[in-house]
Amino acid sequence: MSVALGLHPPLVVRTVPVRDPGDLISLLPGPASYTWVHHGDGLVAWGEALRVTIPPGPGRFAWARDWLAGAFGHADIDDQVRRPGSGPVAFGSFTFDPASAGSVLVVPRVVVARRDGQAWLTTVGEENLGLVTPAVPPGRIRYSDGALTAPGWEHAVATAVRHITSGELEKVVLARDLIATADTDIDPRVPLARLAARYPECYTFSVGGLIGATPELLVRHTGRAIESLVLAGTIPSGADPATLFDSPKDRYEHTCAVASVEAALKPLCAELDVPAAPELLSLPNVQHLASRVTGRLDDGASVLDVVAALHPTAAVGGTPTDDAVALIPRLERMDRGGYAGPVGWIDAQGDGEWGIALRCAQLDGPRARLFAGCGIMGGSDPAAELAEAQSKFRAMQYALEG
Ligand SMILES: C=C(O[C@H]1C=CC=C(C(=O)O)[C@@H]1O)C(=O)O
Repeated sequence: MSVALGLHPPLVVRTVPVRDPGDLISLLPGPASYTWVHHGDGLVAWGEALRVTIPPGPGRFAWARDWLAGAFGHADIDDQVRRPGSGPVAFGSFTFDPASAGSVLVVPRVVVARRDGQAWLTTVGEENLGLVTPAVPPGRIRYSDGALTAPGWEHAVATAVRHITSGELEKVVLARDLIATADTDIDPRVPLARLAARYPECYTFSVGGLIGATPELLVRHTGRAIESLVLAGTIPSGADPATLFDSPKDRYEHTCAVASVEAALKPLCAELDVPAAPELLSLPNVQHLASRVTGRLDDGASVLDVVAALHPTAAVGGTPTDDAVALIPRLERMDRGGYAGPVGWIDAQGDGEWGIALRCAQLDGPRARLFAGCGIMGGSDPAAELAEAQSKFRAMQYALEG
């Protein structure tokens, strides 16, 4: 596969320690930005030293890894911090469906990062902090249906339940989209700041106009240590958590998701720890069953290799995976784009953090396409799944409306 590296002069990268920069998202000078923030720490970035559109297809993660190896391998790097996320980094977003266009990697010109009390600044090429423009809230928002109306989506859920009860598959995750329209172009910095403040335990992200706050960590890769937070099984906020832990439907839905992660990671890991039972993750809009899976890689696989092995987990695809991903577009009647795809960052050592792009929207001028989905099992009630999807939409609706 051609990687057109010779076309770019080598990147000149410099990372230096800096004093605590305060709130990371408020540093973004303009709407075109890259963000990965969790509990206030993480990386924010702007400018584009390199950008590549990743060709669709089954080999897209390997293609991206090879492209990065070329770009970072030829770089002239002065990294005075030497931590995961220092030196050159690329932000990326991959579409859910390998056949869909729209996967992208960007090496920003400026990155400001903080982790565990240490902050740093990375610049690529000439240091040019750019013009600072104030972030303006989007004002009044109107909503309209995406691919399916609410009753149309309930019908799709009922059809999925029939496929499951007839024994074709065990679980399928169905999503719907909702179109939000503002009077003016939506500046992502406003919804990002709201998401990071209200959902600190989620990963607030923005890459190429895809923004959101996902609670689901696909993988964190630090040296050989990896970690994944698997979520599946949901009740509204305020409901008694016992109803979630005692629900056979939610417990089995969660078991499917954990099993898919375990099966994907086992061949890569010398050690893998999968909790025997889930815990509760409580967010302002929903509560989830959550399992933190940890492991140690047995060779030098990069975070993108691990992402490639994991995607799509049964938290966003289903069980068995192939049957579920074949059924999803037939019932959803939409292209998911970057929703439910991997989103995150990678550095020159192959370390990085990638989430599953949930509770998110794709921005396009004054328009935002919001997505929310639910794991459908044999015992799913279409009205209850619709209510769950509405609760999940609330994160982005709050981000847009305030
Ligand atoms: C597919 C989504 O959520 C997944 C992650 C957590 C819980 C889920 C559930 O209970 O259905 C979903 O598997 C979404 O938010 O769009």
